[in-house]
Amino acid sequence: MDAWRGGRGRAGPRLPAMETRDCGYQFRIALLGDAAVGKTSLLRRYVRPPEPQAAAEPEPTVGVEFYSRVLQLPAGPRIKLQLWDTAGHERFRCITRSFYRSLVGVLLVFDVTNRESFEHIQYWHQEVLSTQGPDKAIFLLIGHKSDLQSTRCVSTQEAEDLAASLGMTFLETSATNNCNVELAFDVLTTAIQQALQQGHIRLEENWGGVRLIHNAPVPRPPSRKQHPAPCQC
Ligand SMILES: Nc1nc2c(ncn2[C@@H]2O[C@H](COP(=O)(O)OP(=O)(O)OP(=O)(O)O)[C@@H](O)[C@H]2O)c(=O)[nH]1
Repeated sequence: MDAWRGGRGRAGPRLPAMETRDCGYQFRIALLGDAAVGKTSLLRRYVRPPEPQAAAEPEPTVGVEFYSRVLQLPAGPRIKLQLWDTAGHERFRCITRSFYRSLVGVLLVFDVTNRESFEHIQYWHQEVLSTQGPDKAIFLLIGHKSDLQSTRCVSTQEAEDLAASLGMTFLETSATNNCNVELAFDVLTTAIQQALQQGHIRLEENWGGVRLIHNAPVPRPPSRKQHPAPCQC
């Protein structure tokens, strides 16, 4: 699926094709984490407009599913985010693993009510590092389902400590309450953009993590010479 801001498809009426061509960069970002931590729900909440009726329960992801959205950073270029929703289930691991190499951003997602999913975060982090090598992707740790306070079993402090030890930022999100969903993607995109500006991440020809999207030439307004004003005399 390819959803844009406003939840329309590529040719949808809310985002004319011109806007895509205005983008400066494309960043490839994936959500990784155990099965059922809420990756699909978080991503759908980000790329789709709020639905009037309760959204259907997501099916477990099979392999990898694709979404996208265009983001305008304040005082920065327009960025097309190519968003990959990966299956958390072990049986899809060899499929999902083959995508890690071409990522520039990763949301490592655990469920705050599922201790095991938190304990597996280092495994997911290592999975990407062992494929890419260090310093290639920017990570953000996400404690998801923050609306379920009464059943949570991972504290904010523990998660912040883990994030600090892995050199990343931590945020809590909820797809149900739409809490910090926009913020999570803004924080990750801004960090990638800064790393790019500072030269910590580089554009590479054979790497899909970051792509430059050339701007379309802007049509010039007709000049006065070509269209003189009508004679007033
Ligand atoms: N309370 C609550 N439940 C959520 C939230 N996000 C997702 N869920 C529920 O968690 C369950 C799993 O959600 P998914 O989005 O399918 O999880 P996933 O990580 O994509 O799962 P896989 O595709 O199997 O890897 C579903 O029943 C969702 O409705 C949230 O923010 N709060």
